[in-house]
Amino acid sequence: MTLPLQDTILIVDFGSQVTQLIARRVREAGVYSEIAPFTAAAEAFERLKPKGIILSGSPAGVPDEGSPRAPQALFDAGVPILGICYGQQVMSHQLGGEVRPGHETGEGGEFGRAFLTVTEPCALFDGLWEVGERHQVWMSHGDKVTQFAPGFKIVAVSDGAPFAVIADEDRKFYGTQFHPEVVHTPDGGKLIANFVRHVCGLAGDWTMAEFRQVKIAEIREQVGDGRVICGLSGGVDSAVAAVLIHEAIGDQLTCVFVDHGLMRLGEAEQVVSLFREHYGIKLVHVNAEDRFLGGLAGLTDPEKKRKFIGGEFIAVFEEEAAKIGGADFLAQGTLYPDVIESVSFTGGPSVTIKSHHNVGGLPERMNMKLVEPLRELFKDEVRVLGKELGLPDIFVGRHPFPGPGLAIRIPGEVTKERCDILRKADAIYLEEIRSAGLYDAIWQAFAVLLPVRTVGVMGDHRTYDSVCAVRAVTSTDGMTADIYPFDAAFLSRVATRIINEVKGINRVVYDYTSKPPGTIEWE
Ligand SMILES: Nc1ncnc2c1ncn2[C@@H]1O[C@H](COP(=O)(O)OP(=O)(O)OP(=O)(O)O)[C@@H](O)[C@H]1O
Ligand SMILES: O=c1[nH]c(=O)c2[nH+]cn([C@@H]3O[C@H](COP(=O)(O)O)[C@@H](O)[C@H]3O)c2[nH]1
Ligand SMILES: NC(=O)CC[C@H](N)C(=O)O
Ligand SMILES: [Mg+2]
Repeated sequence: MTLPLQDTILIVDFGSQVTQLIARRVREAGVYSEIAPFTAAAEAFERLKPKGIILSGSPAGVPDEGSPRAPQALFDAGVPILGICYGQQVMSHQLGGEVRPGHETGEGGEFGRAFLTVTEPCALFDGLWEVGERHQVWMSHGDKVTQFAPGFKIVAVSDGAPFAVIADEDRKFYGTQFHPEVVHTPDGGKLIANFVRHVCGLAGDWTMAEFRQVKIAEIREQVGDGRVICGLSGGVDSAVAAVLIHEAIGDQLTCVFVDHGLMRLGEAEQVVSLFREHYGIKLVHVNAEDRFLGGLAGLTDPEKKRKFIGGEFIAVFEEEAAKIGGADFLAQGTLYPDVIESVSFTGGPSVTIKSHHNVGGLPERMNMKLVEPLRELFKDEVRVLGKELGLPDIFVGRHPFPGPGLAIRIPGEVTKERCDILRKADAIYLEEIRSAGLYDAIWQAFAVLLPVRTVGVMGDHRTYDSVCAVRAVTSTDGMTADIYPFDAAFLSRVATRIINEVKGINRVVYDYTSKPPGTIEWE
């Protein structure tokens, strides 16, 4: 059960890829929302008593047999409704209009960027779009509404969709053929804000503080008096999840920090002291350097290294759970992009580029249920929640760091000696980035130690040492990335310091590869 909230929007999910983005835009407008699959929408409506309803898109087609419908009660409740794409189509169909499949109209669909023209004023457009203006939107549909339902009128048209936006101002029902929730509809967020605030009359004063309270109530409800273990890496996601869960269930939570010897300089101490001393969270610090480095000896293939590390993580978690008498739940800092990505990881049509470490194999092996309070959030929202929970900036703003740690930044064989060299170079690089005030402008920055030695001359002596590559990228979700354009003076300062201060490195290069074609990590 969630806390009763006065001002809620119900989002009815018909299976769109981007339903969570609708929720995100509603949150950005300062309004709380809950997503319910269409099959559970009637029950959610009763429970939440929402002030507005948004119907999502869908891979299904309204004319297809057995395709989803919204519960009729939603249309009879006197609550404003915004139907997006399939949502528009299904609303039109259920209220007496007509939707025809693309193959029947013979006009094909619209996929991607489109332009619409505003033909009539509409409450959705207030303060934003004027009659006669053209605006960019993002479309993704094959079917289209060919006859709107009684009471509606057309308020915007596009070349491929004469019903680009329809409105019934009396009932406050609106339908858009385009997707306002995606960033490629530049004014989309404002349109959604207009709907939830202006049309539904909500104040827009919802905050992460309330999200925190709702999640705490949910965690208590789910966990009861069970025991939870949480892998704590010091990364933002698991740190925020751990602090939130601890607030909910206190000592029923045990965190396990696996120090695999592949952490950055001083990182292990920092993580352990923050969580033990400042939060009083039960934390098991497993010093597993020997077993990880032992197992990595002789391994050079990137996937073999990753698989070994993933397996070893699971083994450590199993051992630690057994030591505390077993655990009923495994907590993870899974975010929404992880949820989407894992769809293609498991059985989807896409190829595996690399096996990202996660502890997903664990729950089945150990018969545990998952606690994932951040599942619907995006990274920047997790950072806001972290601040709300009082986590210090050094954790909240931290660049992502991969589970396999330095092992995937040392192409070839990983040894303690090479880890130590890399740790020093990486610390200098990040120190320079911080003192130049660039840390927050960069998504992720790190050094890589190459298995290549080159000749140099230092103090009239010949050197024959390793090459270090430095990398920095900007990104919003890690799925695509661009290089950070440092100025030359900055890079030469970094190169000079690393070569002068780190024994074992005599050459520094800058990685100028975007993603794609590169990946962010080197392995
Ligand atoms: N050294 C570690 N010890 C314990 N658990 C770990 C460790 N490294 C990773 N994990 C677990 O694997 C999960 C996935 O790691 P991931 O790097 O995606 O998230 P994160 O470390 O919490 O945040 P960030 O993405 O900011 O680094 C973590 O949430 C954590 O539960
Ligand atoms: O928890 C993680 N376990 C992993 O195995 C892993 N591999 C890559 N990454 C991080 O994911 C983002 C995208 O990385 P790539 O472009 O290298 O695939 C970047 O932020 C990477 O640092 C990982 N995170
Ligand atoms: N994105 C959507 O909601 C698409 C709806 C429907 N499948 C169509 O092609 O028109
Ligand atoms: Mg991490």
